[in-house]
Amino acid sequence: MARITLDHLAHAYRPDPQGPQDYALKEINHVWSQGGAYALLGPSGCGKTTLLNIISGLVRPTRGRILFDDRDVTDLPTEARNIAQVFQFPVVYDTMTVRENLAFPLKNRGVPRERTASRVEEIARLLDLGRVLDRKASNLTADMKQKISLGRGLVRSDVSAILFDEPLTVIDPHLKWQLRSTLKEIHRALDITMIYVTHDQTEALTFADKVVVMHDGAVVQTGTPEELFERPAHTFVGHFIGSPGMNILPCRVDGATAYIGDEAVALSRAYRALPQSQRIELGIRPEFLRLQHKGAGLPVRLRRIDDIGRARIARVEMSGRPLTASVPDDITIEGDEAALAFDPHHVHIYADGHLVAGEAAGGQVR
Ligand SMILES: Nc1ncnc2c1ncn2[C@@H]1O[C@H](COP(=O)(O)OP(=O)(O)OP(=O)(O)O)[C@@H](O)[C@H]1O
Repeated sequence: MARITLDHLAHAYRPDPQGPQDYALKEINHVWSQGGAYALLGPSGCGKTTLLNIISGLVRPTRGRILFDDRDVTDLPTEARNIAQVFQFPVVYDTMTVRENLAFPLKNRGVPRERTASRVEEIARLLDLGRVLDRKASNLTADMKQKISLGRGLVRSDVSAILFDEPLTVIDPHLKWQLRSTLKEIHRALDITMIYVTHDQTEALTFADKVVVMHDGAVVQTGTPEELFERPAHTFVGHFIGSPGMNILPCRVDGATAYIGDEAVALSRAYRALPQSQRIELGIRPEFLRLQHKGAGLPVRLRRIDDIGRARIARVEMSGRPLTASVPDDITIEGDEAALAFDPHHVHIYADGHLVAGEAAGGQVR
């Protein structure tokens, strides 16, 4: 078990990188605490696998160091790093029984037979594999095989960390839901640092205590699921997380008022001296933007209302720009003329994509 430190880490696949655009992974400084449940979340091509491969030792970083506790492991091969990995597709020995598959990583390291047996039972119980322990792996479904792979990753108690690379890809959607919660429980029971790579926000937000969001080779925010929802540090996080994502609108800001065209939106914080040269935008999640009758807010054209189960979401248009807003239970709109009410405490201001802190009413910077 270990704390993992990424110290000025960067990686370029090209031999002679000139600028940031040549780096698949731009400089990262980050500490993964011992025993933490982390998700590494981002769209395809943002650098997740590159970072995972650097942690596991499959890729040597162009710059920077990686430390397990205080030990510099940058030049150590995978075998010497004491890491367990679970990949997208099952890695099981078909000719062995499930019990033998689970025991394999322990047998390989000379763990005494009795300890191996009890650990295999424990992991099988956590993953609900008890019924099939003595069956040959070859006869099992892809779901079951991936559960065995998860079990093989989890069975060693001495690992520095367990890395999961999109481990639920082959899993049936219903079981996926179940396994996400199971993995969370397993993390609590085993107290091992776990890093879970995914492009799926639901997987990341269910599994992790802390989510590291990557975009275009850089970490754009690290935070709890609540922090990512309440206070996205970057417009990318606002848009990528949430369903639907955050509304982002170009605006002009004067003190504690934002102007979208000629329409004023009150803000809970004041913003002074925003750089003229930067792109200034207002961000608000649909949950904090309420559909109202015409005249009770910023004028919009109502296109349609979708019922998404837990809420009703209005699709509206403001000056030709599509937005989403929540529909209060007690409101019915006739025709297509409507308005939007902004919750000032959940309106954020961004300069070139980055959150600007602003000043609270008393002059205190938040
Ligand atoms: N071996 C390689 N050689 C050259 N470029 C690579 C190599 N591996 C990845 N890249 C590039 O590095 C960037 C990051 O890729 P990476 O696989 O780390 O992203 P990812 O977020 O894991 O995406 P995915 O989910 O699709 O695997 C991409 O532009 C990719 O094309």
